Amino acid sequence: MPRLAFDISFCAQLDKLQKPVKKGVFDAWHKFESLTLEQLFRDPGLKLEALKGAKDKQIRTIRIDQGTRGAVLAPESGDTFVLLRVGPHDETTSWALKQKATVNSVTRAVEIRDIQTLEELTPAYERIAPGPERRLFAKVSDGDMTTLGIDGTTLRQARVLTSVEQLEVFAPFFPQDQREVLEYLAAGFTVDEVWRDVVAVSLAGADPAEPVDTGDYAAAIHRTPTRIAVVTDSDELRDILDKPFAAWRVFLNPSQHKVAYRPSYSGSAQVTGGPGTGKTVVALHRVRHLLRQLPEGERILLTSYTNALVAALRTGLEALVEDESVRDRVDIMTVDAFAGRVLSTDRKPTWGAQEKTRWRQAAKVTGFTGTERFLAQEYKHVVLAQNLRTYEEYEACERHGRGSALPVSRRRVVWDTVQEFTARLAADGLRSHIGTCAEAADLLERQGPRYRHVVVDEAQDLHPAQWRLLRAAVPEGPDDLFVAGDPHQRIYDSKVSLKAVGIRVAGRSTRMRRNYRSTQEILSWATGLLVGRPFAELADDSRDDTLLGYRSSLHGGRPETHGAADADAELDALAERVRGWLDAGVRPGEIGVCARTVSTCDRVMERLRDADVPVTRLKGTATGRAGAVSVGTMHAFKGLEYRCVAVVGVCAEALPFAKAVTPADDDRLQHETDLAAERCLLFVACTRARDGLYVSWWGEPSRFLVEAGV
Ligand SMILES: Nc1ncnc2c1ncn2[C@@H]1O[C@H](COP(=O)(O)OP(=O)(O)OP(=O)(O)O)[C@@H](O)[C@H]1O
Repeated sequence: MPRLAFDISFCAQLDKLQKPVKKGVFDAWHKFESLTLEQLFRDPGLKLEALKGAKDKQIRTIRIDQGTRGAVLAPESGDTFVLLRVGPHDETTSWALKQKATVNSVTRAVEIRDIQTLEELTPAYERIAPGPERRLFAKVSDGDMTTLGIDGTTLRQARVLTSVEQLEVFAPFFPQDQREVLEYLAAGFTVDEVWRDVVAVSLAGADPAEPVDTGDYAAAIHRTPTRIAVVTDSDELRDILDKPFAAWRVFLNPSQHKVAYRPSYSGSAQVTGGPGTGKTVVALHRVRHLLRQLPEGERILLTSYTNALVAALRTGLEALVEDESVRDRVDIMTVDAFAGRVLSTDRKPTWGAQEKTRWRQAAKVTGFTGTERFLAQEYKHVVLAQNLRTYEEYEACERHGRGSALPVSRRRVVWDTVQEFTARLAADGLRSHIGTCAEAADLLERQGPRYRHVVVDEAQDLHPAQWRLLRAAVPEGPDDLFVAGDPHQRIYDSKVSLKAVGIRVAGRSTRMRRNYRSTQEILSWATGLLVGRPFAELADDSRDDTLLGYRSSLHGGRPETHGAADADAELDALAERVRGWLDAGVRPGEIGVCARTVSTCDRVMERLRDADVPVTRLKGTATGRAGAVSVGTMHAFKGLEYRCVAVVGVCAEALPFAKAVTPADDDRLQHETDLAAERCLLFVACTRARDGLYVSWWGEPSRFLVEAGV
């Protein structure tokens, strides 16, 4: 029976397709399910046409609706067809004419390449290339290339390249598996590493020695599960068309799949990677996997840092695990909420300004003469971080990471002030966030664990007391903790390594390198903000993490920057930019505008409202509304994503935000940590953008932009 399968590049178009086009795709799929091969080729509505002048006669087009065509792989053998992409008639036809399908002789997967563009590009680059020894892949032998699945045509084309930048030009046209191999080699990975991390993963257990029939497309299509979805059920297809997230349950890339669906880890496991590498998606799939084997009566905790992230995890899990009774076995909440639940306390959490006043009051009682900021940091980064219980412990402790001198003679008064502060909080029915976690950890350490597995997303910002709580929440053993995070996105001032809190992930740690969210242009620009700065690993802070090999295969325009003369002019330009996106067909809900401060967000809301742009404020658990542009602080944007993002108010005095940075004279180390967090904040904000990024300021630009050479 004929069948229409779906290529991942079609799925990537899904959230931009209009309803009638989606309906056309559904109807076409239905025809493939119900007609014979002969009827299909004759069907006047479908017009499964061969194209005159096509580079590959297996690539045809079908009619989707009036004016819209689909490019289809119609293999000469077998009866499974693949919808590659849809679009306006002429555009799709001219794309289809240039493509060629082949079966990779090593991975056995179907690959599509833009052979015409590659053939046009290659001679031009060959003419300007230096001698063979100075080219990009000079150190990799032809034999090794063949072992990794690079075929003769790609080899000739790859051999002309002299730089990673040139590879980026060719990359979108290369066959997919081969492109990935070349990108890893170009990023400095050895042939053995590429075999292990890329090719062997795609082989998914198949024997590489087994001969491959590169003419057998029917078999190859089924061996390309990470790029081609064979959908047999109309409800499943409706799901994919209606909820683009559903597409990602069909296609995890091999390295994501390997991490998420590994039957079991012998202990805690970790996945790291730059923004948009799919860490959250992998964490959600891991929960799905763990649910399938969860013993009766046991539960899973899925947790993250903020309420908005927890709301996003909840929605993600709903899309992935349909059965509500199964989902109910997962508690999804912030670590702070979990701590509150463990203590089942009525005490209310305190907030920044309130704590400041309370530190001042406590200091008055004890006669401490330093600043409230010093006290708050000493409590958080020394007393709670090291879990110090007595003055003797505090007196003897090493104040790791603190850059302010504190003679032993002054420790007594600091300790007494901390005691005064905590006693007064308790007496007034209040609690500090991290203090609650420390108390809850103590309680759980006495009472015993509550979960079979704990899965943590955005792990980079958790404090040691929060880790102690999570550690105590689950018994040590196989699959106890699964941790996803990125040290480059640390935007709160907790700096902790998993090793230091007794969570060992050595040998069970994977770094993701492919970004699925942003275009390469956005990624390179944003990564430039961090270049040359060390970032301690999540697992072990004596080693540095790296963005080596971090890349995207999506392409688009370069980010736009705009410096205005004053604040009003900056907002006018923003309104114009947002209007431009809307006029170009971007839906309001696909646009996010963020700023460092709440007051700038307020002004943005007002200005966009004046321009008749529907707006909604991101706060607490709200992650936006379909019909309105989301406006929020950079902190609120953590973990979210939008098709187009404007980051505004990136001015010298707003970023770094003076109030958030400890003066170097008070504490040199804390000053550096705070500055790094402010820089990461800008990086996090910019990497929320998928297709379009706009960054603006008024007056002097932020030093972070200047240092990145913007
Ligand atoms: N294999 C894949 N194919 C296509 N898209 C994917 C794939 N994996 C993830 N994505 C998409 O990429 C985007 C980023 O994924 P996700 O939010 O999980 O990344 P992340 O690493 O957690 O990002 P961040 O650290 O920036 O919050 C999402 O839109 C997700 O649906």
